[in-house]
Amino acid sequence: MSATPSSRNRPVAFDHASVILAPKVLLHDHLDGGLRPQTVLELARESGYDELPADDVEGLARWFRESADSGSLVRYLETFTHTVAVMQTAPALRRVAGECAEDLAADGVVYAEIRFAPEQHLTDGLSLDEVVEAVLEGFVEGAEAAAAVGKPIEVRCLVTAMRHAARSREIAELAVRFRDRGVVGFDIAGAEAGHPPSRHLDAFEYMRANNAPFTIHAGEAFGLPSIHEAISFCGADRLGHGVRVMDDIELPSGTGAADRVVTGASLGRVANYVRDKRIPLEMCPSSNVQTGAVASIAEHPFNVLARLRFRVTVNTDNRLMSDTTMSKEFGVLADQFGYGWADFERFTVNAMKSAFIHFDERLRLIDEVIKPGYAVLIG
Ligand SMILES: O=c1[nH]cnc2c1ncn2[C@@H]1O[C@H](CO)[C@@H](O)[C@H]1O
Ligand SMILES: [Zn+2]
Repeated sequence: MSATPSSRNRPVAFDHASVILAPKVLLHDHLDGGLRPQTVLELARESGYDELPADDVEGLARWFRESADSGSLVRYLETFTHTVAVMQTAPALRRVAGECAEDLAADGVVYAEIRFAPEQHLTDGLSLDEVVEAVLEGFVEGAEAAAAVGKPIEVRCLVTAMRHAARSREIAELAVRFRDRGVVGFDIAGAEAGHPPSRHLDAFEYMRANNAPFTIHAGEAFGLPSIHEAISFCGADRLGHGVRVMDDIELPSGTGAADRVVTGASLGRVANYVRDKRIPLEMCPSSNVQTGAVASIAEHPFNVLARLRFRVTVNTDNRLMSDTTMSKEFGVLADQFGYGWADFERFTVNAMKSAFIHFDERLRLIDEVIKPGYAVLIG
């Protein structure tokens, strides 16, 4: 039976058992933050990397989760040394990318943009182009395997430049060079404090001159000035995390992080600009707690921003470090803020509208995959 407008407006409770069936869209997920622990062990063995902190699957999974739980972005990022170390050959990159696509598809992700920093994968002699080619091949193989078991997924790539390094212009050129082969955008990541996005202006200018979109990790470990630079000086199309946009919003006393209605909020210029321009916020609840960007899920600004009608999206960031999936992130938000399927449909449509593929492709996924998928759940 199709939903009438009134029944559709009624919140339909979230159901942990069905969440895998819900079509999900993932805009912020790091390739080198999403390896299977087993794969890390096998690739380390194959390549002779002997510095892993554990030699069994469970111990290694625990190590990543616990080490990432540091409350500091800088220490969180140290854990990537081990994943990057085992991703230095074309077969290793292809395998990791293939498994990434398969794992996301199995979790009900229908569209994903996966990012990684090609400049970190050159130590065994690959060129930037070879690195990207291997990853794109892996995505194609993984998506084919997923489709063969009835779990179709579209996977695209974002190439990231490390903000402490000086290769961003080169990486932006790489993004544009591969734009018709699966790379749909550019990003900068890494330690935020002390590395303002405006240091990479020439890379962003190059992207804009080529009509090519980009996102910037901003407002995670550093506050409002980082967000202001990212959107106003650099022209970011989306914000990675962006949680600290809350620093520019005043709420009436007594407003709680889980309130269903938020009234009387006063927005500063940056917050207004982000909302007016519908700049998407790629929020990653579990990761944000681990890096100390927010104190707890209960205090995460996701809900307040959603109620204030910012364009919020739900993301995983690093599935290995956070021991998470899109389904788990949905579950965490549902438990904390009482969301139902109609809310998750809205967040998913938000994400699909914000993807870096072309408008007609976004629309097709919204109309043919996302809406029909949620209609089944909403009933
Ligand atoms: O949440 C984050 N904030 C900033 N940088 C990150 C985050 N997660 C991962 N990376 C960084 O991005 C690189 C490329 O994927 C990773 O190696 C890691 O250093
Ligand atoms: Zn990230």
